[in-house]
Amino acid sequence: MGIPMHQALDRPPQANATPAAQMADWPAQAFVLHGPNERLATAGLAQVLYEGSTIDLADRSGQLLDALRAQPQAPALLVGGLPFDRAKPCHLFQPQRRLPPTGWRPTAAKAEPALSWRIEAQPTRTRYARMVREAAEVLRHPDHRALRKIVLARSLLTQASGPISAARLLERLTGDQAVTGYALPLPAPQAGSISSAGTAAPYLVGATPELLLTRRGPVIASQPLAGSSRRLPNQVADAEAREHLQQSAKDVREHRVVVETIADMLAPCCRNLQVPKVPAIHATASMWHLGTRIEGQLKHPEDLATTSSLALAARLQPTPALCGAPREEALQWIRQHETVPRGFFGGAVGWCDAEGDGSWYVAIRCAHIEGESARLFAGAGIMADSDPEQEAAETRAKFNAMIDALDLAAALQLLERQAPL
Ligand SMILES: C=C(O[C@H]1C=CC=C(C(=O)O)[C@@H]1O)C(=O)O
Repeated sequence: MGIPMHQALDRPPQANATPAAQMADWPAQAFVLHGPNERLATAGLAQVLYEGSTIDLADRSGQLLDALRAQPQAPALLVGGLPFDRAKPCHLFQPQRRLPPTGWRPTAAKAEPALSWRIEAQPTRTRYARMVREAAEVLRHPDHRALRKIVLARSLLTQASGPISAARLLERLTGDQAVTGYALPLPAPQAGSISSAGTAAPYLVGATPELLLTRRGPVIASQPLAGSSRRLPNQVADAEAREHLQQSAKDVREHRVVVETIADMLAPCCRNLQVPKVPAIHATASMWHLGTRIEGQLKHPEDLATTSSLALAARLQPTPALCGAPREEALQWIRQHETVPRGFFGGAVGWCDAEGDGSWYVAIRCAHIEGESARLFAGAGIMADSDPEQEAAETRAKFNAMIDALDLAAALQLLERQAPL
């Protein structure tokens, strides 16, 4: 049940706030979704609604939506994130107020000082490629026939010479019209600590091309992506990369596993579920992806306990685009082999209102920002015939949007003269 928060969390910057964050003009506990189909911005925290696991979330979702009415002065809206690992705590809360859709944008005209960076790959690219090789061997092994796909992630830990502004980062990321920018305030690291505007509150900030689930009335949709190729500056080479992706048997199989799993999970609660047989191409500024839009109508939209956008997202999350298939076996492998906990990377970020409508996006192409550090994450779907070097290169390309938004390219160029990251 919700824990009431009596403190005024949405207060103006404190005297000891860091100058860069003050310039950013970022309201406390700002939650933002900003994309071609989604414009939502909220500030403050009226009540924490749920910090249990995703495993129990679908069963609790009806109660959580009821709890929204207990705070009538706040918008009847649940916002927040589900972590990658279903056993880890979610962070779902009712905000204090809605902001105008672009009310989160930094207003200060003052240029921020350029930051200098220390960057470390965790794990290293070589170690990541070794993990991919091991995973592909397991997927080929006759004893593991049930395991069809494992998604493996890696991270870049970056340390800046000054505070990183979540608002400015989000503003730069939303320059790409094909993605949905998001900012998720994360629970403060120490129990009971309250983050106010201007302090180094932890955030997950990113720009995702992937829709986990949206629901408006009885109509639902999901748009999984899987199968990727880097965009290239030369037009002809770029068109070839796109063509090559569409023809790639490995990528089409990797994609199909995701689409089939989502369709199987949605089918029991839907009528007229439309599942295209052939994936379309989805383009972002830095990547080509295979994508499929799945659409349907809920059989019982009035049954909020099972068919709210929150309940449906809780069942779907994480799909084989982020975890693998079957989910439990792949999750087990990831827990045993990945060296950096994913936190909310590979989870979902979104909202649900008291009527069950809402949208949940896959939390990829993001960084966990805290003070002067940012941890960037990227993953790739591993199949039995995956090439470890290609998967490492694919994850490197998936970092590019965030690298550009943080202005890391120059620092990376120096590092990559010694060895590719
Ligand atoms: C895991 C990520 O991407 C997923 C989404 C699109 C394509 C993917 C792929 O081709 O492997 C991944 O499944 C990521 O961006 O970190």
